[in-house]
Amino acid sequence: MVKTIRIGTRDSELALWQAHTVQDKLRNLGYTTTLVTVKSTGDILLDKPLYELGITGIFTKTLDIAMINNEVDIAVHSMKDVPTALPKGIVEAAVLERANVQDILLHKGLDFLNGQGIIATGSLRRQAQWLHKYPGHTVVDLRGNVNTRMQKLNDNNWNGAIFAAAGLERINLKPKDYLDLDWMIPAPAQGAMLVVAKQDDSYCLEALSHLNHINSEICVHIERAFLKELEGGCTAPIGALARIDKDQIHFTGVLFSLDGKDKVEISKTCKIAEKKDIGVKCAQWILENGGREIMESIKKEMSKE
Ligand SMILES: NCc1[nH]cc(CCC(=O)O)c1CC(=O)O
Repeated sequence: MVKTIRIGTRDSELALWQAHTVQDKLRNLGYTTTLVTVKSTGDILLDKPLYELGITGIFTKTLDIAMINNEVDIAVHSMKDVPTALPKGIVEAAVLERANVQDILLHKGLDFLNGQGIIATGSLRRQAQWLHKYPGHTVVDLRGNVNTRMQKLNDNNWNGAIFAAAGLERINLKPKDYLDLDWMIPAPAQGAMLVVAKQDDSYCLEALSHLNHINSEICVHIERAFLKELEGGCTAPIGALARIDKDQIHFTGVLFSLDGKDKVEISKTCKIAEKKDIGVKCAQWILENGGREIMESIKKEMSKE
């Protein structure tokens, strides 16, 4: 049976770009598709509370609900925004070939680097890594979609703000002048797009299987296994990056304290064939080597707020 695949997306410029990319790829394979932009959450239409359905992510919640309510067939996400546990009945259908994984700094001149600086980011991971490298600087909170954050950087007296290179490249907003933060470990799955579908939707699962990029999938799964093993339901400054080079996987994982002072890092290389549990094992090593204390103090700190 031929059907029209309804692709769910959020309405930010980045989300639309990502959804159009998936749409083009499916079209090229001969599938019929339509884009459904989902704006605000329709929680009230659900017959069960969100936690019972396993819905947790703030960025993915709206689309999860649209899928459960059968308004869309598949949904396109930035994979780093997707919680490690998906809602009941929703599964990973494809990981697209990963783009630039790095973080970059947009700035108004770099003289501040060796003095006092004010850097904007809403990410605990970026905050901790920045303060670890530049303990004399101040980090201020910055939220909103990519376009909003760029506008706020222009409107304030901050020295710079940190962005995922992939997000800016996708919507052609990467300026000529930026600082590559090649020392900053990216978020697990940064730069990767994930398409999810319903577990029992064999038509969509088959269609999307053609979009999966196996080496990207291997890497993000290792990074997310590391994240899942470490965080245990609590957000923390965690970076993870797996890269494949010929038949080898190089993995680096790191956990910081919120103020960036404490850091536990691990790097491991293994053959792709021996990759089993490398993310989980590295996370366990981190916990046994000072990470457990860091996670405890983060939990304490967060429960105060
Ligand atoms: N949290 C927001 C978000 N989610 C995905 C991206 C960009 C694309 C990506 O990192 O995969 C961004 C923007 C950013 O982090 O600057």
